[in-house]
Amino acid sequence: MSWLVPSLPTWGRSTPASSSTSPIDPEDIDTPPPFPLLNSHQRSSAPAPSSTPSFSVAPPSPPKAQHDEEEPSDLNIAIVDAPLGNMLPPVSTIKKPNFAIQKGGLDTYSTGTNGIAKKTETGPVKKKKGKVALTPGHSALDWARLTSSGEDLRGVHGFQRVTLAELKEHNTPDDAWSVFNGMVYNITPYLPFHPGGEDELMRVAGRDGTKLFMLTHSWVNLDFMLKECMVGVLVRG
Ligand code: HEM
Repeated sequence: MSWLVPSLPTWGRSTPASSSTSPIDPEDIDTPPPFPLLNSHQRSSAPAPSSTPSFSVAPPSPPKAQHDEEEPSDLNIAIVDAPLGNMLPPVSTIKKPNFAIQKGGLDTYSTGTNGIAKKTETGPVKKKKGKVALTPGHSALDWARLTSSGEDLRGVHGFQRVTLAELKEHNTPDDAWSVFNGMVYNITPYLPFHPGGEDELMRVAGRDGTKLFMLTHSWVNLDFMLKECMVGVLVRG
């Protein structure tokens, strides 16, 4: 098959003969770095070069047009007749993720007198409130068991139409209602089960907690977790 490359062209890049200290011309910012780098493992492990080092890579696949006349093949493999020891592994183009941990704090910006935002200071990292230790018998599994037990967790009979004024009255741990996505829930039974703690959950007692909930953990399936605690719907009035 003629499109297979019969032999591999070898091209070399030699470091300038005059480069006794650095091969990079400081005057030319486009001068690429020497390859392999002067202190690379490749250089140190290779036998002492008798002449200018040369590097070979597989040439690009031939243009598509040529393939049309040739024998079709499922495999897009070019057999290269080149000494294996001279082949370099392909250079990865995948960008490495940056897992750097932010140290110091959050940058803050202010608007200068010219109206342009400028970085002014590095403040302390805001400590994220985390999970709390739940008392025994209040795990997520225990909550799942309780909600499927048939026990009344609503505290009301029937589906209620709740006004804002009425909602505000239910703001104590023993009688806490909150609104999420327009629906009113009795959150009292869930308080000791909440992984973020009772205090955090009580912040939304007697009011609409949708925003705080979404800002904290939008991935939590509230509809499912609290379906047995649903009191009704929030109405104007
Ligand atoms: C009734 C509505 C809520 C339900 C059903 C609920 C449920 C949950 C669940 C399941 C977790 C564990 C999340 C995880 O492990 O990924 C959690 C964690 C947490 N929740 Fe809630 N939550 C509610 C409302 C709130 C509210 C209003 C706040 C107020 C800020 C809050 C604050 C937190 C915090 C701080 C955590 C710990 C986050 C962490 O570090 O993992 N939650 N909540």
